[in-house]
Amino acid sequence: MTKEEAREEIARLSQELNYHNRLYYQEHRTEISDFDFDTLLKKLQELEAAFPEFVDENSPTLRVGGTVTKDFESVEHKYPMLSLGNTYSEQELRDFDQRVSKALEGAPYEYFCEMKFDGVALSLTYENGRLSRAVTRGDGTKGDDVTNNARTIHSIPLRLGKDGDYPSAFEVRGEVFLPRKMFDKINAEKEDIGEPLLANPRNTASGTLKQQDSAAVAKRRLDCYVYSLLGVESLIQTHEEAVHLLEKWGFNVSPTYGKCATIDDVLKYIAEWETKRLDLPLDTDGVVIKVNAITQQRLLGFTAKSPRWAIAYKYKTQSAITELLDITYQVGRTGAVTPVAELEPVLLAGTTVKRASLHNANEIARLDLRVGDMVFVEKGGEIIPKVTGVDTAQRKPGSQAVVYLDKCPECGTPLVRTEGEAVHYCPNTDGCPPQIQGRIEHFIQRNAMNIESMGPETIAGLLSHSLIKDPADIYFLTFEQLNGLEFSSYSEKKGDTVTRSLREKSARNIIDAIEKSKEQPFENVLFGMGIRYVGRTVAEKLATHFGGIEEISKASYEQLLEAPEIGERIAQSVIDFFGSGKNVDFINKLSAAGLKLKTEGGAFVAASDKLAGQTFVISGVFKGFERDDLKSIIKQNGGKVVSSVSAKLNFLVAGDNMGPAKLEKANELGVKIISEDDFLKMIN
Ligand SMILES: NC(=O)c1ccc[n+]([C@@H]2O[C@H](COP(=O)([O-])OP(=O)(O)OC[C@H]3O[C@@H](n4cnc5c(N)ncnc54)[C@H](O)[C@@H]3O)[C@@H](O)[C@H]2O)c1
Ligand SMILES: [Zn+2]
Repeated sequence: MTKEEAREEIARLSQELNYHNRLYYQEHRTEISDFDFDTLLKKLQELEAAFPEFVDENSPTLRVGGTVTKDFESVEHKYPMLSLGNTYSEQELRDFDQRVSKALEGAPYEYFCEMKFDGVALSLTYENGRLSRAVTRGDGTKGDDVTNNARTIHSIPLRLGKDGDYPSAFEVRGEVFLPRKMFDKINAEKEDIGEPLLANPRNTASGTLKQQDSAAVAKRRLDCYVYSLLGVESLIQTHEEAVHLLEKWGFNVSPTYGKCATIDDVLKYIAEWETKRLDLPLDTDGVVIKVNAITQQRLLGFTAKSPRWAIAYKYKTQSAITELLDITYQVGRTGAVTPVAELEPVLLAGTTVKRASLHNANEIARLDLRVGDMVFVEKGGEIIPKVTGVDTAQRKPGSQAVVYLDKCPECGTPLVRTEGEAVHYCPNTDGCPPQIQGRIEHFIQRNAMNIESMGPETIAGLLSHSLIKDPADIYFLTFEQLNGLEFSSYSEKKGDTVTRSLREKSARNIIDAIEKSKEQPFENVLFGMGIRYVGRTVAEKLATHFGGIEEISKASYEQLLEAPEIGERIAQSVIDFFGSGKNVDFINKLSAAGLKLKTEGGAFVAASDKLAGQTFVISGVFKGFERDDLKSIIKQNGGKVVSSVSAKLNFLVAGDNMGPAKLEKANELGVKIISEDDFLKMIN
């Protein structure tokens, strides 16, 4: 490589890495895998080592990737928050051990290993046993003050035991993460209402921690594992002792750590956790190996970007390369079209992969996929494998870019794509078979009418015999119609679809389950109707607030917005739903079938008029109530809840960690600020 080529390549790599850093740290999303990112970074490092004259002081090899934002107060770190050197290979780990050994000049040393938690780093300062500040890593020197958000994380102690033996000031560092269970729950709800899914728990955690509204942060139920203690030099000699002190003081430490006498022991720890880590409640992407003795850590010191006494060993995501045979398209309940990669079957992480999701047209364009390409397939924490790239070196001559489908593969209707949305839709809601089938499956699911004894094949059978047209028709089925019903299903054994018929016992079970489902409460029925954006939680809120289908269908846009958690998009969707004559017929059928279309408590009425004519803004987190409960109480007593502080506002009910902007504005305008207790006095 000539000097000029090296200079250009260094500039190009730096630019590319900076682009991905910006996406990762500011926009909380990724376009390439961590492995690809790390490979690019390594390439740049090697080039810079060979051509040191072209190293820029702002090179991504020398700087911690993040930045501070304008959205929070920026705070200088007392001790810089650095990155970690990383490797994917055993040899490089042994090289690291050699460097440590050499620098310590033959003195004995040991390692302390921890899992590398895949979340966001957070620094917590404690003063006199109280959490005084929580700051993100930012650019390593300065970070964002996110104390209010950190306070909503239950496992971060706000106050330590009264007579602890802790010093008056110290700093704790840890990783904020979204437990996988919570992540799956959020996505299940998004899927229910046809919203785009979140990509992964890490990006969700980092996006959540940077939200302005700490009540919204509280809802996400972030968690935190701590792994570092600073400013307590006199109390500890090893990192291990620091970890035990943190446990003793009541911090949340993951019990996955281990002390290792030699690098071979480290490799054993790494091998042991490669599969065990999959059972942990959060995503981990490797192991952090730290020299245990603090004096030796000091001897080893730091580079501009990371400590020399620690290294991260990262597990490779399982990936495989295979041929893209075709792209097919699936139509979901909401009409959303999802492209699917049909692959030459390939073994990946112990299972045979034949298909992978491609998300939408933008994703296909971004990957520049062509049928016949050799593609990389990866399986991360997610169950569904992903296509992550194309091996362009193996591209066949004359291959053509994919032309995205323009007609529904199921019903032939031209697809539509709303401005600004990535997904194509089939607008033929009432005539498109997978949409009808999807709506019925949604209607009978456990969280709705709970008639799960009726499987997808039976539904398809009923549809093909024209015995039902929409979910309400289920209630007019007879035993005779079901008994012996012919339907086709896929047989693993035969490798083909076979025609079967429904047995008497199954038919009886289905009829019984249909009858029993009439007992399901109103919120289940409402959720089952499949109104766009009305997921399980929203259905509950609407049901409690309005009391019945009658009230919801008559509610104006403004009245809908008054219900807790109902935003403009949901309100409009509800209005659209009830504005359609077909949906009115559908509801009449449900009513004729005897389903519950009212809550047990009946419609909502004000319990008193003690707050009549008064307006309230509520902000922060409350001891005695969820915010929605508080809103309901205000309304039940004749008051009105509004969202922004203005001069006309009567009261601001202030909880813990309320937004400073609201408080300032209320003070400026002379609005009366009351506590939770003051509020209770007003209604009691
Ligand atoms: N895919 C992309 O586009 C993209 C872009 C930028 C960065 N990245 C990824 O992020 C990495 C760089 O991020 P980084 O600079 O934050 O380094 P890093 O994430 O590799 O390592 C440092 C971080 O590890 C975390 N950590 C987790 N468990 C720990 C433990 N037990 N002890 C100490 N620290 C622990 C801390 O938050 C610390 O800040 C890259 O290697 C890359 O994989 C990916
Ligand atoms: Zn269609």
